[in-house]
Formats: sequence, structure tokens, C-alpha cells
Amino acid sequence: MDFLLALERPPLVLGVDPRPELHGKDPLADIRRYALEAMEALAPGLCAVKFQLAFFEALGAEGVGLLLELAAAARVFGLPVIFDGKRGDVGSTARAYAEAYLVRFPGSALTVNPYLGLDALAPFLEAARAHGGALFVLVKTSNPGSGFLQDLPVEGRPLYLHLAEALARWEGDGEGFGRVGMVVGATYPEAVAGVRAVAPRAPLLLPGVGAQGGKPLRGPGLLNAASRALFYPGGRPDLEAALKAQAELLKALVE
Ligand SMILES: O=C(O)c1cc(=O)[nH]c(=O)n1[C@@H]1O[C@H](COP(=O)(O)O)[C@@H](O)[C@H]1O
Repeated sequence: MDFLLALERPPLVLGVDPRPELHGKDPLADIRRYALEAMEALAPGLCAVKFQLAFFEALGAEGVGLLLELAAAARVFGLPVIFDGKRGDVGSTARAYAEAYLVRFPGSALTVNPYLGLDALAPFLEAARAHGGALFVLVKTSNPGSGFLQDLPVEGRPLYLHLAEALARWEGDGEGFGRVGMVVGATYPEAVAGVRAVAPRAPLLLPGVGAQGGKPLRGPGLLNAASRALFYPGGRPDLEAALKAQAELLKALVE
């Protein structure tokens, strides 16, 4: 399954960020059961599932095993996978990260950190192109302090727009959406519009919907991501509430 097929599905991403303290006496087993149920039940109204790697790594070796199992299960439910690792390193190490997430899981996407420069991102793009995957490069993040670096004015425009423009040039001209996606927080709708204006072919991942105060945004290639608001609506695992939260978000997005 090519990741770009996600762009033909309902524009909502389920973030799976498991919190063991919400899962009773045998948290690993309960997270596994609930995540499988939630992915299966919500799949028809989703374009992808996003696993935040830190939450799985924090569960130890079994947590990492669970991540790989859930990523394989997402496939079975027909859901493209986004590995949210925010990786980035010198080229030779970037190749190892790309191998771990884009080659071993063909057709998946990985969030990547652009601070090291475009040469450090090249191995990710190479792997994504060869294996039907995609990148989501951090351009303007959802957190309150993201402006400290990302909004720095450079030649009269915020730094993040220069980055978006460079990434768009990198993808080049062509038809349809490319494999160089960008992350722009749903908490900054004006940044989403600004990035879209300079990067018309980039899939845009918009995290921060719900729990961080972001509202869902409509538009071609805008993938709205909610973790807590969809996976733990009301602050706990609750499949019925998750379906209700999904229906409300989809109402704002596709009706
Ligand atoms: O790359 C991300 O997904 C991401 C980028 C960003 O700018 N802000 C952001 O919150 N995220 C991730 O999106 C998810 C947000 O979780 P909720 O606030 O619970 O919806 C977490 O997995 C974050 O790590």
C-alpha cells in the first residue's frame, strides 16, 4: 500500500499515544486490546494512524514490540501508518533511521526534523521514494514556544516559510501530491495557509486538533491529527466516545 493513498481517504489521523496509567492492572495487554479495537472501529473514517514512538519506547522492550505489532495490524485494517519519531541526523545515521521505518515498513511515513539541513533529509526521501512512503518534515510545530526559532524573521518572512519553500522546491514541479510532506500545527491556522501557499503539492500533517486547542481544517492534502481527543476522549479509553468524537470531527471536515 502506497502512503499517498492516504490522501484519498477521510482527512483524519488517529494518534495512538498509549498511556499505561489509564489501562488498569495489565496495561500492555489492555493497550494492545484497545488500540486494535479502536483502529478497527475508526478505520473507515481515517486516512492514517500515527504512532508516537516515545510512548511505546517508554514502555520498554515490550512496548517497542507492541508498536511493531500494531503497525502491522494497521495494514490489515487498510490504514497507512505514520511513525512519529521526529528523526534527523547526519546522512549515514539518517539512512539507518530510514531503514528502520521506511524500508522495513514499506508504504509508511515518518516525521523528520530538518534542523541538520536538506542533505540530512535526503536519505529519508530516497527511502520514501523507493518504498512508496512519505516524510513529514517539522515546519511549524503546534507548541506555544515554536516561534522562538521557527518564526525568526529572515528577509522579512518567518524562517518556517523559507523552510517550506525550500522543501517544495526540493520536491519539484509535477502533478498531484508529493512525498515531502510537512508538519504544521493545527494550533496555527494562519501558518497552515501560509505554508500551503508556498507548497501546493505537500501533504500537510496538522497535529494539535482537540487537546491542544486546534480546530480541524479543511482543504486538499490537509491531514488533521488528534491523539488524546480521539484515542482517550474524556481522558480514558472509551470506544463509544471515540466513535462519537470521530463523527464530530468528520462532520467539520467532510460535510
Ligand atoms: O509530529 C507530530 O505529530 C507533532 C508535531 C507537532 O507540532 N505537535 C504535536 O503535538 N505533534 C504530535 O502530535 C500528537 C499530539 O497529541 P494530542 O495533543 O494528544 O492530540 C503527539 O503525538 C505529538 O507528539
